[in-house]
Amino acid sequence: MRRKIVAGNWKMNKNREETAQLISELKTAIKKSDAEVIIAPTFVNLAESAGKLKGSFIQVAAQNMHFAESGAYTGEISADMLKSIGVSTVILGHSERRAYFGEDDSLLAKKVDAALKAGMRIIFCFGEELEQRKSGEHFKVVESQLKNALFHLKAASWKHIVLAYEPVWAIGTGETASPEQAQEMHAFIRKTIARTYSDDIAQGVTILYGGSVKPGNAEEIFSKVDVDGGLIGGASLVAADFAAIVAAAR
Ligand SMILES: O=C[C@H](O)COP(=O)(O)O
Repeated sequence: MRRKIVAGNWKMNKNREETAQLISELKTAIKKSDAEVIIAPTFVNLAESAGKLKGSFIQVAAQNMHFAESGAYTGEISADMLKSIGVSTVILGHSERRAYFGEDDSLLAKKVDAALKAGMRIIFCFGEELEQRKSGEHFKVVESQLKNALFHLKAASWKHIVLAYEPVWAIGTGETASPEQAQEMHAFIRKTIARTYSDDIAQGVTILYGGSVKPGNAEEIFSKVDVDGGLIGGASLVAADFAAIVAAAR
């Protein structure tokens, strides 16, 4: 049985004070959870957030990292730096990183390898754009994103991978994939992994849905058999909304 995960990706939101405020609200609003709960504040607030959440069941993740161990990469952050502040989960491949920072599958494969080498867990994001769905290419696109960034991995590495299917057309748009569309794609992802690896690995991997998940639609989306929780953007910035989404993940 896969345990659900609800992860809040704060993106480039909340300064230091606001971060502290939201964390304190979350601690009050989420007293218990069947699901694993993760938040991903910005880099500058990660260490302090991890400190504030010490002893809490709410965990902290990074939104990105570089593939190199160290060196002349101005403005970048390594896996070792994250681990040194107690952060051992990283989001990779978010569509905003792909679209605005030119991250492609081959760069992401390097980041995946670096994170695994450092012993980190990865929340790996992927998903098709609107035009690709309209033209019926969405399954092909998703399969190639997985193949290019992840299918070189050894079977044993998959226990460190969480997948997050995020159709780009549903991110921050208010337009959600229907629960049926999410289920259909998640089942396809599992089938693709089973074909490439094994049924065991396919059944074991946690697959989150992301894209305009809100308190009002979370329960129905999470009730689908292959949907194991969500990666939440906008609604993770409001404690009451995030708490309601966490409560919907059973
Ligand atoms: O990482 C989260 C996703 O981009 C979803 O964002 P959203 O919930 O604001 O649509």
